[in-house]
Amino acid sequence: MASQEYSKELHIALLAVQRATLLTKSVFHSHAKGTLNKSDASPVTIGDFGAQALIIAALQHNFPQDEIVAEEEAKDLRENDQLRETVWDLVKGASLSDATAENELGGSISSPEAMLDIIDKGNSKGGNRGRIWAIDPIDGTKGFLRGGQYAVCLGLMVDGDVKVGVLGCPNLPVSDSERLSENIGADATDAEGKGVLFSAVLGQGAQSRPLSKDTVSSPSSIHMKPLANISEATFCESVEAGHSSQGDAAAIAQKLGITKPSVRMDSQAKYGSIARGAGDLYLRLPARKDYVEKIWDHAAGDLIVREAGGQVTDVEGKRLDFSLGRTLANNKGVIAAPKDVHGEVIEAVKSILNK
Ligand SMILES: Nc1ncnc2c1ncn2[C@@H]1O[C@H](COP(=O)(O)O)[C@@H](O)[C@H]1OP(=O)(O)O
Ligand SMILES: [Mg+2]
Ligand SMILES: [Mg+2]
Ligand SMILES: [Mg+2]
Repeated sequence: MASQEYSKELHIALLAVQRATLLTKSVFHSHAKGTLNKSDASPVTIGDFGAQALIIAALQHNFPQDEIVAEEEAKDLRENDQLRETVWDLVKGASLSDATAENELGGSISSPEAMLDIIDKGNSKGGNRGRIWAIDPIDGTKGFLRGGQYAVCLGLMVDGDVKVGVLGCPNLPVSDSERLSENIGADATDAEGKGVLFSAVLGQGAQSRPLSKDTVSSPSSIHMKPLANISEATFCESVEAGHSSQGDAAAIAQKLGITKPSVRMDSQAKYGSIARGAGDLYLRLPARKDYVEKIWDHAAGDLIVREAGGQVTDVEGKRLDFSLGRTLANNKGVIAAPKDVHGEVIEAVKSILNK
């Protein structure tokens, strides 16, 4: 049998995300996270820089022609010798325990200077032509710092359309059958039995597998949970009130007859959770009129939910458009739901937001 389309891209993406996620876990457990505030006042840590370096190095080794859009840049590391050395110590020590897998990723980065150049290779403008990877090395950095959920995110777009998506979620349960509890966002740990990789290839379905330390584990297919009645839904939203309007979410839930409290969780772990049927809806309602969402915050999650039987749009019901550059310039907010109830959710969203 001929290998399936994008099978090499998926394999490398899974390995690369796995290796980077292991690096972030070591920072998650350390007291010194090397946190800086960026110009938009959002935090970045040594874990973000290190994970971005490892993922880009793996992509460059395997797909040297491809472009890369990644969240972070090396400027702060070029200006701060101590911070650079700390990140370099993390990166040079990061490897998968399986030698073949490590080889497939191209092995270690050669020097601190090479590491900085690799981090800055994520500066593509994006767009609607050719192969472009989108990387969020730590999505939900605030959750990461709080000891909550976060995700290592990688997507491949071809001509502006997402074809492959991988999310590494070290603090989510391995089992797809565990329903969400209210405190999953706030009380997350990556103790034994935690850590999952979600993935999807366009037209080939969505999968989960345990996060491993060597090569990739075998997958299970994941699906959104059938909902007999929308009023029984569990919905997920951000922990951060500044990222998503929680008042609007409550009003929409009430309109839909939903009585269960929302589950608040940081990062694209929300997309992975509803894709595996651990929750049902994801509501991200614009909290600030001027905020424009970034493609790396949604590319992998959007595909994983759609391949698991869901529909993902903005608050007006438009598909997310990844072809416009580094941002989702043409979309406001995100509404993800099982296909057959998505229309009903959008009607409720419009009726509340247009008030
Ligand atoms: N003002 C904002 N509105 C919406 N999202 C934001 C804002 N500032 C940062 N983000 C990004 O939102 C995502 C996390 O949101 P949430 O956990 O609420 O879903 C992250 O990607 C975060 O970036 P980062 O990758 O730096 O953590
Ligand atoms: Mg950030
Ligand atoms: Mg992010
Ligand atoms: Mg990030």
